[in-house]
Amino acid sequence: MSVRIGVIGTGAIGKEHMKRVEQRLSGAKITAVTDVNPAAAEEALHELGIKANFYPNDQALIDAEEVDAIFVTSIGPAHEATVRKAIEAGKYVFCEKPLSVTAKGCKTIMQDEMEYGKRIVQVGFMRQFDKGYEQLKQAIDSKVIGEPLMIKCAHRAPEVDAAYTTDMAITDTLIHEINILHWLLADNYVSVQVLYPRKNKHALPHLRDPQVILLETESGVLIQAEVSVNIKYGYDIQCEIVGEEGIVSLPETESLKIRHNGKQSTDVLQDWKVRFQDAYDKEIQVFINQVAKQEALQGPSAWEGYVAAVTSDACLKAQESGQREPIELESMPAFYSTERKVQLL
Ligand SMILES: NC(=O)c1ccc[n+]([C@@H]2O[C@H](COP(=O)([O-])OP(=O)(O)OC[C@H]3O[C@@H](n4cnc5c(N)ncnc54)[C@H](O)[C@@H]3O)[C@@H](O)[C@H]2O)c1
Ligand SMILES: O[C@H]1[C@H](O)[C@@H](O)[C@H](O)[C@@H](O)[C@H]1O
Repeated sequence: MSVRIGVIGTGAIGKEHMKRVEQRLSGAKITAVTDVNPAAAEEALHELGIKANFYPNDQALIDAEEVDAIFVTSIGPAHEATVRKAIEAGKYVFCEKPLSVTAKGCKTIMQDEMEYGKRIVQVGFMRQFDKGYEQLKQAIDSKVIGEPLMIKCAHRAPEVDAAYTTDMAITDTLIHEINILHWLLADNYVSVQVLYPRKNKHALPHLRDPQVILLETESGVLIQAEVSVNIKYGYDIQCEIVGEEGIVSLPETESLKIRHNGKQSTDVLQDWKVRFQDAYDKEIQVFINQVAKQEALQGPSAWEGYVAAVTSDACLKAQESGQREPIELESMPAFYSTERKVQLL
């Protein structure tokens, strides 16, 4: 069976996911789209050469007979209501991060999904499908460096648009580190502090950039995460884990090494779409495969969406207070406790 997908929100990542389903992945096709801006949907279909029906709103698309599964790729604040409608209709849903902009919203979604009785929600934490992070996970789990003690990581982008605000450094950007480090360590966060180094002159007046986020986990691992979104040289994701007996680092992205004019150089990527293309492909292919078999999903869960939301709430508080803020998670419902596989494909 070819999984028939309806896309809600046809902006930057909506279009990327439509393209990968139609041009690179197997087992699915895009049959329906909606967007609060119908022109965006029309443009996406035209640009990608896809024939799909336009629906006036999320509910109409979710209810359509020709839709087996939903992609929620609208803006963050719209996710919660749409995901709940999809669960209500019993349709599988892949939701981009954030699952909800509040921890309370994530809890409501978990409640709905547990009442439904099967995991049908997957959250777009694609780094769990990135080869480099999979290798880091295997290294940590094998204890080759002993127990992890400290992590230093960076999330850098060359520029952001004027709509990007100080809080988005957490909710839009750091959210990926929050999820992936929790997944790597399998260790809950207990506190966070946010520091602001000297401001980058390229940052607009309303934006505090860069930011340094200090997270601590239950077992005492200390994490120093840098978010820099005006750093000009490129889109660069770094992660170094210091253990008791060694260090393991996220591999650099593949690039030709050139020696020329007395210099040696490699390229730095400029764009998240390129940096994580394989990971996005994999997360969506995993989703499609499991929907086709009508299985309980195994990709990043609503629980992980909740953990990220609780943590980002505390980070936002720490941005304001300058103090170390506690992070308090509720215990994980047994429904979400099935062991995750590193390799899902
Ligand atoms: N996983 C990742 O790496 C990654 C990358 C980019 C974006 N995202 C996430 O994906 C989401 C979309 O981001 P984007 O960059 O594509 O944004 P965007 O602004 O380019 O696109 C969002 C689209 O959703 C539409 N929209 C807004 N409200 C809607 C609603 N209620 N119903 C239907 N459509 C609606 C807008 O008109 C727009 O076309 C965000 O939550 C973002 O955080 C994730
Ligand atoms: O900081 C950006 C991230 O690196 C991307 O992966 C996207 O999530 C995007 O929405 C963020 O603004």
